[in-house]
Amino acid sequence: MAKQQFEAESKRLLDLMINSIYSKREVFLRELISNASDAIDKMYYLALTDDSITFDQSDYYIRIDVDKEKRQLTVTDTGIGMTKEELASNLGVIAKSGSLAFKNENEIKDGHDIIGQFGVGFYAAFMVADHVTVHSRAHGEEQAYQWYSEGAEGFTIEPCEKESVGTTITLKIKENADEEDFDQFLEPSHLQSIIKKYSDFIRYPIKMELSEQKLKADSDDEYETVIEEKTVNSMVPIWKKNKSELTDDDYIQFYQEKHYGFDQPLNHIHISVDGNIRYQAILYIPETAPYDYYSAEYEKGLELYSSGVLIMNKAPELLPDYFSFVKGLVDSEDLSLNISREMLQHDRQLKLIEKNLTRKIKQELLKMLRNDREKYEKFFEAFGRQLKFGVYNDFGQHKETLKDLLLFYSSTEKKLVTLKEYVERMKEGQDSIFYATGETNARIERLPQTELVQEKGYEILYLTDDIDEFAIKMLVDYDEKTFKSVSSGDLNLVDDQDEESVELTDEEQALFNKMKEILKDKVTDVRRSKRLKSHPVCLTNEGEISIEMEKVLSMMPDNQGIQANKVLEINTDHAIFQSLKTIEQNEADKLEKYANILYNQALLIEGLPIEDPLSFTNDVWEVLK
Ligand SMILES: Nc1ncnc2c1ncn2[C@@H]1O[C@H](COP(=O)(O)OP(=O)(O)OP(=O)(O)O)[C@@H](O)[C@H]1O
Repeated sequence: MAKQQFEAESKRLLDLMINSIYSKREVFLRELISNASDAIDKMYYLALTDDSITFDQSDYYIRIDVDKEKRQLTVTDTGIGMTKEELASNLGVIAKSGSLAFKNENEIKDGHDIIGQFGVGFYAAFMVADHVTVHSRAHGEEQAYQWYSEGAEGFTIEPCEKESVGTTITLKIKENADEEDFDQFLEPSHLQSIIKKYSDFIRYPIKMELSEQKLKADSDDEYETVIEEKTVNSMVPIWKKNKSELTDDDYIQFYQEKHYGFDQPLNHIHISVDGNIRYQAILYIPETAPYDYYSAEYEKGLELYSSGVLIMNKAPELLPDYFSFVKGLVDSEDLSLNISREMLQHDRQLKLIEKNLTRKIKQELLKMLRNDREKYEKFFEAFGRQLKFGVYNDFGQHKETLKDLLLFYSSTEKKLVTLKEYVERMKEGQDSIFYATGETNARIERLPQTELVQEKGYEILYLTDDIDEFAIKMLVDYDEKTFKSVSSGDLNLVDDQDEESVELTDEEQALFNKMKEILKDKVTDVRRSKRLKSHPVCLTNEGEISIEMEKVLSMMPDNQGIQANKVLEINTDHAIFQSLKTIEQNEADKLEKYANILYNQALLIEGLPIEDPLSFTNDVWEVLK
């Protein structure tokens, strides 16, 4: 029997392929199973147009057999089979895909989509096998043929016996070498896990003999090893099913089977799109953030399937960063895969899908916010921070998408509220959304700066997260109402005017000037407060950087010593102010101490560190004497 030669290019290509296309050897099984599935699909298509063929689902299956002794792994299918010529051309010419040709000839449109298109998958077998034998009998033929190859050296074809139509591919698995473990491909349980991973949603049963420990008949505690033939794949992907066929429990079970998280998902979204690019998706909004969620280690992404075959475990392009908490999968028949099926050739398709998914996720979150506030708050507790980062990141590009998903604690409602709710409740003439920053709600509640705004009955949003004020500044306004910190220089409250009419005396102004001189490196101004009611002093700021932002920035590794322009405000109705005036008149040398003490107290109220604690305490003792 004469050996036929691979063409020179093919030889090189085979070498290249075997060694470099795939990043994991285990995908060889995915490729062989996909071919088997394609072969059965072809029978299905023939049956559509040929009345002499009946397509009875139960006759069509894929079988995996292992013979450890002989180091043989066999993949059998009851599909269309190959003629002698097809064996030579489909398996002899690399990059020739009989499946692609079939697809084109038959203009295949419906769900039974043929997987093969590049004409290389089969050769992945040589990543794990020393030689491969194919026995195939084509539909409508009596004679079967055997194709045999050891890889790059070429192949032989000769007639053989085969009872039924279909193909059996036998791999002689390589011996273990160096650090390469090939024995794993003779281990049924390992093969089962590979099938589950890549080929779980192949439409035809993949059967295997698996051993299991079972209780012996008539015994409570004695076990025996039983070998049974099992179908190892789930076959019908849940996402291809009709939503009306599925219950919430089905979705939860799938979430758990897929190990998307250890929690129960808060919500699921099942999408089926039949537009320019066709795809199905199941997305989940988890209940709790994974332990590494807010760290650099966390990898976002959705599983990506192409016609039911897993292509990527985590395709990051499918989710924007601000929705990186979403879990789930996308399956599309319309992806341009690269030859290894590990990457995509165009990300335009992914971009389209991402845009659509983002819209759906936002809709779902808004729906949850409207209809199940408690659930939404749970969600926001876990992932609200990410949404706020989303508002701030990318120079505020996504703020319009995200602004209605934000929640902040309200001083008047004593619960989390949306910006829309705040604006709807605003008092007549109120033109700003007030907010105050601090570590906790309780601390903010006691901040001197909030006194006046609270007293006048305005609602204040409490910002307790590092990112909050950055996000608020990025938003600038909501519904044309600007955000205003209760610590900002000009609060512009409706009835401020009355208080402004009381002028400072020249002496009082001179006192403030002196204090400003004493504190010149620390504050940009010392002035009378319009907002303090019961407290003697507080710090406010002028300009874009607030005191809270200064605190956050100072903790960053590359902080550049950015500081807020601080203003020391003094309550001129407070007894302390009277003491200051007396001191200035009678003991002018002590004014420096008093100014410093008041400044340091204002720092403490803000939760800022005192620059020189020792001299502060000395000053206090001095005054207490
Ligand atoms: N089990 C099989 N039954 C029938 N035909 C097969 C079988 N396996 C392979 N073939 C034929 O051999 C061709 C080449 O297979 P190969 O796996 O190399 O490429 P493919 O499946 O067409 O494309 P891809 O590289 O995208 O998987 C197939 O297109 C198909 O015509």
